[in-house]
Amino acid sequence: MGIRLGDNQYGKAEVRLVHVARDTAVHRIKDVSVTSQLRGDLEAVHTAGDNSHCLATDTQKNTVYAFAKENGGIGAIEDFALLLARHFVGAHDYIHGARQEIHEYAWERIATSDGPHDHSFVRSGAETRTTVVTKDGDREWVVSGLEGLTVLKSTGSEFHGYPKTAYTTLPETADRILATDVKARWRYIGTGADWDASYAAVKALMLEAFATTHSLALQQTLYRMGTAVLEARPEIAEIRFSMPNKHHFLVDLSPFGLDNPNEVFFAADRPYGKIEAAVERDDAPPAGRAWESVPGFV
Ligand SMILES: O=c1[nH]c(=O)c2[nH]c(=O)[nH]c2[nH]1
Repeated sequence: MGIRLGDNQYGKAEVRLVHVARDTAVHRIKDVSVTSQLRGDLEAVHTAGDNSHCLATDTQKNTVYAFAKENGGIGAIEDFALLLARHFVGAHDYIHGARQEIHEYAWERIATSDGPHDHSFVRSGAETRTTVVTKDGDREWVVSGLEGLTVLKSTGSEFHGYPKTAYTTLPETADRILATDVKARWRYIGTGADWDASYAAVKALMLEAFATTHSLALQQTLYRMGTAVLEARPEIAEIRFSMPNKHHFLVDLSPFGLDNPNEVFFAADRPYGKIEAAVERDDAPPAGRAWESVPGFV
């Protein structure tokens, strides 16, 4: 019987890094979590404990911090991830590929009675911005995204016409609450997009489509959101979503002699519907290794 080493990668996960740009009295902060992983000529470390090619995960972590200084900050997370990936693959001939994942947490300046404060911030309850840069030799892919973008519409959502089986109890509705936490990842064509502008546009397009689609199913809303992004953003090849259907059940107030015309709901946290789909441009370049190690998406 032969046994061999399969695919492998290793690195430091969730390197927490806050960068303060303090070149003026009005500070700017960037708060990220970086997961660095490397691939390459790493057979011997697994089979024989030979560490001669094993760029320590501690070294990878230190590189993240040092690059934040040497680079004068982080910039767009896509650029920082590309910088790290190119460094690791370019500087070590035994490292052939890299996967750099970054999550960014948003902060806003605290609004004081004297205006926005110079160096005090409040974590904005908004979504987390993400990127995964994969480098395999000379080939590079960027998959960016967001998660935790919680949205709700209090009407403009129906659900009916589904199969009725022996186990169906769900009443049809022409007016329900539609709520979800949008989790999305989109694959870029190339590595030269205006990342910040693209991110802002994608988020705005998704929110606009969620708000303005009269929904007959969360699946339909999801598809509209994806279509809106691909129609407006030529730099994006495809977008994938994983969205919970956060059910809001009408409370029966009749025991109290009260009617309830869609005013009082029980917000259930589980179970929830789990709606996932990819929306793709049919002439998109092949995905290659872009989606490897991006779990949680179909
Ligand atoms: O938008 C919905 N899609 C479904 O697939 C589904 N299933 C269900 O019970 N409620 C809903 N709502």
